[in-house]
Amino acid sequence: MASRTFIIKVPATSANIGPGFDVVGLSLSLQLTLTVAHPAPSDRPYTPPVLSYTGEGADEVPLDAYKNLTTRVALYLLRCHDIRSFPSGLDIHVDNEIPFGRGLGSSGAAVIAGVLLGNELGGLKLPQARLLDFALMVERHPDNVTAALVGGFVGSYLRELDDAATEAASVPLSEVLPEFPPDAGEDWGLNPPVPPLGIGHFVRFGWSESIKAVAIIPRFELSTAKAREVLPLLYSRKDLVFNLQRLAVLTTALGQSPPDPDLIYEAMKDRVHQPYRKALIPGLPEVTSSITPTTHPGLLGICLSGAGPTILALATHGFEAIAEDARAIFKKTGVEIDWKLLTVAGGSVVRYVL
Ligand SMILES: Nc1ncnc2c1ncn2[C@@H]1O[C@H](COP(=O)(O)OP(=O)(O)O)[C@@H](O)[C@H]1O
Ligand SMILES: N[C@@H](CCOP(=O)(O)O)C(=O)O
Repeated sequence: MASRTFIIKVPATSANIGPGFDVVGLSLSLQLTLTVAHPAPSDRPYTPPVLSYTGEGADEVPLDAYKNLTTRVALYLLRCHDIRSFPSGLDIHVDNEIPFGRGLGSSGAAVIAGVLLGNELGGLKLPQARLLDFALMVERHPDNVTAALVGGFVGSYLRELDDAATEAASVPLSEVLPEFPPDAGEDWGLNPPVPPLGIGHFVRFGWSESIKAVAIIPRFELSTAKAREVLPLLYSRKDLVFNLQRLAVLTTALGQSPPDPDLIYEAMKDRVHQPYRKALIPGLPEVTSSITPTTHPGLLGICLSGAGPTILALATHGFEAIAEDARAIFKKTGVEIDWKLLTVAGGSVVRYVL
């Protein structure tokens, strides 16, 4: 086999879009890019992967392939296919535009990049549905990873698994993704848990070309795990019906041309996650309630992006006024923001350059 160089590109995502908690995701035009040089096999001694990293998160991301999320996921895929280590002499450069811990799917993108990396390194040729199964063993909510893999505005659900498959899918993450290489001659311990078949299923909704996304990004990180801890385990029927009614309307309304601001603004309201997360994001209720289609022509709807703290405003025009007024509201609570005008992106791609 000759040496090869390939590029993996994975988009950022915004999950939930208001009422679709753990269900809907939207791929956005910020990219995680891996450039992978895979040398031809040789008789030289084994060398572990060399990782380099530029862009968002460069000062905090581990460059050890056994600690980095993307390469650990790739190794998980390889091990599930009886390939026990990375190929020798691998060189991986990562360039990342997706800020960490802001609700723009950085971890989902890293997981999808890992799944695609493992698939290429092992020559596994797994179909998209199987790649999604592996991603769902690591990131347990399907909204980000599905949108990052397939692209667009997507809704997904997890199949109800039988008892054996539930057990296989409930293995602790530390077991799926062990951090350290075994000592020479030692095994990893248990075989890695192979995902049950067909865990995740999705459908792509229509998306009106005129709709753009203003990402209002506070300058602080909020881990998704922390923002999930504040959510209740049980909800009232009233709140559940409130969200279901809006989600059913929203998934079609965002595909209509021209989009209807009155319909969409109300349809992007939520009672399942945002009310509980406001304590973690000073300014959230003020921004979502005071920026409306009446005060800001062009605005369609506004919500928390994923687990936050980013706020996502969907709009056809008037982007700067929306972002600058959100900036002023956040500033009163002592929070500085950056903002970006984003479009809806395609899904992940793998391209060979040599
Ligand atoms: N490109 C990447 N490579 C390695 N790890 C990453 C990458 N992107 C994100 N991560 C990991 O995921 C964490 C953020 O995940 P999370 O709390 O779910 O927030 P987000 O909303 O950005 O997905 C980071 O702190 C980092 O540990
Ligand atoms: N549905 C999840 C989505 C988390 O998205 P992220 O981009 O913040 O990781 C949630 O709301 O917890």
